Amino acid sequence: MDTIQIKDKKFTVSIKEQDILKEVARVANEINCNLAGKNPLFLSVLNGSFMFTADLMKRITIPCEISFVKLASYQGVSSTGVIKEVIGITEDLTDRTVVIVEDIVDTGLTMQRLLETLGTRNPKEIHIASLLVKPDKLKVDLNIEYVAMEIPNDFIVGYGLDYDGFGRNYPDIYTVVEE
Ligand SMILES: O=P(O)(O)OC[C@H]1O[C@H](OP(=O)(O)OP(=O)(O)O)[C@H](O)[C@@H]1O
Ligand SMILES: Nc1nc2[nH]cnc2c(=O)[nH]1
Repeated sequence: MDTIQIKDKKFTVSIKEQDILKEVARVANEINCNLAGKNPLFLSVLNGSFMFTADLMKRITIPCEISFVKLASYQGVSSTGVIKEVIGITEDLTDRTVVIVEDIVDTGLTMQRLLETLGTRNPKEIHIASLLVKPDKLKVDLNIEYVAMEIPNDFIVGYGLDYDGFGRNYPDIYTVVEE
């Protein structure tokens, strides 16, 4: 399927699953090397990161834990700039090596909020792993150490990412077709 329709928008395939998985494997290898011996706690940010998290974690070979947090700032196709509360942190982060696992960093405001919130819980270190980054949209300075792919500003769906709740189930990534 090279083009799909979701509600009022057409999307065309832009990154195939096998290309995504190649980059996910590379990121997993980097984490396996860099965080060996640190028993990292991976914190996956729902909903969008569920597919990336699953594929990444299957390739993490060092002892680790995984948990999930949730927040939302995005509606439709543009950032509202409204950052909601982080919910679901049940673990003690004291002296832990934490890896935030996100599907996409766009403006970076969500990530900034996460870093602020997690930072108050005395972790030893916090690292960021994001499937996608839109470098031209970033509004804040972030050290995103583990990035699978950098992409242009266009709105995308698939591989966990949605348009109005739909499209998360596609294994490939699709870019909106402006009409
Ligand atoms: O860098 P930003 O401009 O802050 O945008 C990035 C955030 O937007 C998406 O979440 P969304 O709120 O759409 O929730 P979802 O993961 O449930 O789709 C994505 O998962 C990031 O958390
Ligand atoms: N689905 C989706 N969510 C986003 N959140 C920030 N950027 C995007 C995007 O391009 N697509």
